[in-house]
Amino acid sequence: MTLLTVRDLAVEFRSGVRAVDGLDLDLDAGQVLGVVGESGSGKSVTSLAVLGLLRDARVSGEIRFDGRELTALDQRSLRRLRGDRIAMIFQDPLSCLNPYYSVAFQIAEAYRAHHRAGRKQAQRIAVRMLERVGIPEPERRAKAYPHEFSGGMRQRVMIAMALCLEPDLLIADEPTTALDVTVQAQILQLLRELREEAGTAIMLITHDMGVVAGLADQVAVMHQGRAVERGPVRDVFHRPQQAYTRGLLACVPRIDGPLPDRLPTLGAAE
Ligand SMILES: Nc1ncnc2c1ncn2[C@@H]1O[C@H](COP(=O)(O)OP(=O)(O)OP(=O)(O)O)[C@@H](O)[C@H]1O
Repeated sequence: MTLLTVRDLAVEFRSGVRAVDGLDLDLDAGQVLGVVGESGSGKSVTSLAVLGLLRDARVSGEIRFDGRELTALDQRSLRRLRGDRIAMIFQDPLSCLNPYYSVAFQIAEAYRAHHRAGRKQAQRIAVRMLERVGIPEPERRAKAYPHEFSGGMRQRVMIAMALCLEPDLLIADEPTTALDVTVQAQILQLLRELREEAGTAIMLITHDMGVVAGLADQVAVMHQGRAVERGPVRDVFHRPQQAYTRGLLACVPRIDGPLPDRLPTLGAAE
């Protein structure tokens, strides 16, 4: 079942920059769509457009989520949707967490926003969630503030909040970019579990082809604001149809291949 359909999406900022230009995307319920592309290709702007979080921009085209046209919704309905059915995690979790409240309090409030629960019960669940996402000594750590956590631990807190919501869609924008490789692998495993346990579909924005290969079912390759190639990860990675995709893949050094003298220069899409 299709959960998210994007058709002919265009985003133009007041400055005149056309960051997204005729983008089509599809994401089925419970699936993971990797959105890849070089810096500035419009990945983050796309995610903000889906979330209805763009300011100073003209958005046109269709963004259909579970049969509802999001571009037609008012801010209040969008906010409700973001809380209830669409969650998001970003590269820098610190910007999403409130510095004045303990991490457990913030998880508990996320839980209470979607379930009938008293403060104490939600607090207990928050501690369980911290344990679930692999925070050591969760009882003690629950009282800590976001700045007392490492980057990887903060990202786990964001995932714990997403687990509380059991959203239909999680938009994850470079969720592992700032983390070292072992922590990256743990966060990817948690995303896998979120998808398996809650049936959450994930739109995974990254420039890391390895992350896409490890987690995504489908991939969309973005270039200059549109998807130049889309399809199952296996097909796109093994038999890329576009020279641009081939160039992007050729930039990934392979552990089993010879080291290139120099990385290829990415040209224009066909
Ligand atoms: N608020 C804004 N006002 C004007 N232009 C913007 C704004 N936000 C983004 N842009 C421009 O839109 C284009 C796409 O940006 P976007 O952040 O989506 O790229 P990206 O693919 O996510 O890149 P990266 O991987 O570096 O995050 C860029 O040219 C960027 O400068």
